[in-house]
Amino acid sequence: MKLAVIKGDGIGPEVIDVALSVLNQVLPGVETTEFDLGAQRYHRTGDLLTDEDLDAIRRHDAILLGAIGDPSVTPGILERGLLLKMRFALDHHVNLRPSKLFPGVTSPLAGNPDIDFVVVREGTEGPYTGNGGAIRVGTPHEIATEVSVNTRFGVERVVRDAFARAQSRRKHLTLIHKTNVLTFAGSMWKRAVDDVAVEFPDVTVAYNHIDAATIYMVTDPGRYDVIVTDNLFGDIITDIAGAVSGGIGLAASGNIDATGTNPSMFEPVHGSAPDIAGQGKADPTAAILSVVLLLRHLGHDAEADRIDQAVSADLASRGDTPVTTAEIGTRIRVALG
Ligand SMILES: NC(=O)c1ccc[n+]([C@@H]2O[C@H](COP(=O)([O-])OP(=O)(O)OC[C@H]3O[C@@H](n4cnc5c(N)ncnc54)[C@H](O)[C@@H]3O)[C@@H](O)[C@H]2O)c1
Ligand SMILES: CC(C)[C@H](C(=O)O)[C@@H](O)C(=O)O
Ligand SMILES: [Mg+2]
Repeated sequence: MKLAVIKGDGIGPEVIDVALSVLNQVLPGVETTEFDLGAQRYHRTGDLLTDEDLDAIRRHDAILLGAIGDPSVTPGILERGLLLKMRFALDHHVNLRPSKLFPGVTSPLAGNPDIDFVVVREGTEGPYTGNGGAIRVGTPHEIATEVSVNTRFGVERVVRDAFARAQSRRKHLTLIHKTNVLTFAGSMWKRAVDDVAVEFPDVTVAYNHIDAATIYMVTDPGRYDVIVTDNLFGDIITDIAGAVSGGIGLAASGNIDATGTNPSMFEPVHGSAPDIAGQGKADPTAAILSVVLLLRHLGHDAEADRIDQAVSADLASRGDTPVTTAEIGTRIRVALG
């Protein structure tokens, strides 16, 4: 396996180093290429993600990324110019974000409910495309637009992917949108779901407005099996999903080109966490579970299962004592045997 590694900013390198040590234990001999991308390179050279970087990254089977974003850089420069550029250039249209409450992990929700769902977040469209602008900037008459782009092709392919995932799980799909206000995009999403539903007659379908979904996510997350939603709603709902499933430090994701043309990219849902960077206290579990998604994506199910079990064992026995990034890595490597 040829793996492109982008450790990135803040806690990115801390959690990726641990994740790589775990990967190396279950699958020795993975060929890794480290790409120096992020705030440090930007300050040094002015480069974010060059064509040469992208060409080189394309020559790998998958990408493992830590986090991108740093307080020393104007918000958006690294996120748009590097992270989103990569997701778009590599056509990462399925942004897969599973949530599971592991045994022994305490949810902040009353009664520690069963949580086991997957969010299929559209990854290359919506309000993320950079379609917009601003005029009269800095004046009292400033106008800024940020247009949400939704194509039938782009929506239908993630809806179909979500239905297929639901069919192999508990056969229930929920569309989350805002069809009562965003009527143009909402109507298209709803029709795409209705049309594709015909191909999956055994999958039941529900619909929640995004605002109500934030209620159900904290009052009744057990209702969800597979959620399909647009790029921005998916970003927001998956941070809540992480929080209710034991914390953002456990939430993994895959940015997948389901056509297999480009390497898919696996990364924690969380960001660079500047508030705890350099202190050795970031939880590397999200990065490790991102390796699990990566291994499954490439067909290494046995190795993925082994890591999953070791993570489960660690989480079940952690207790309330704070553990460091390094200690969690050691505990998981010991559990792997
Ligand atoms: N995919 C990505 O690379 C990604 C994702 C989200 C945010 N960002 C960027 O990261 C920077 C910081 O963003 P933010 O502060 O809004 O979100 P964040 O996810 O970095 O942090 C939010 C909170 O969660 C905590 N946290 C995050 N990861 C943790 C971990 N592994 N263990 C323990 N606690 C953890 C942080 O300490 C913080 O209190 C910004 O520049 C943002 O754009 C990048
Ligand atoms: C950093 C940002 C561009 C990114 C997103 O909004 O997709 C992040 O919040 C995430 O969830 O991966
Ligand atoms: Mg996010």
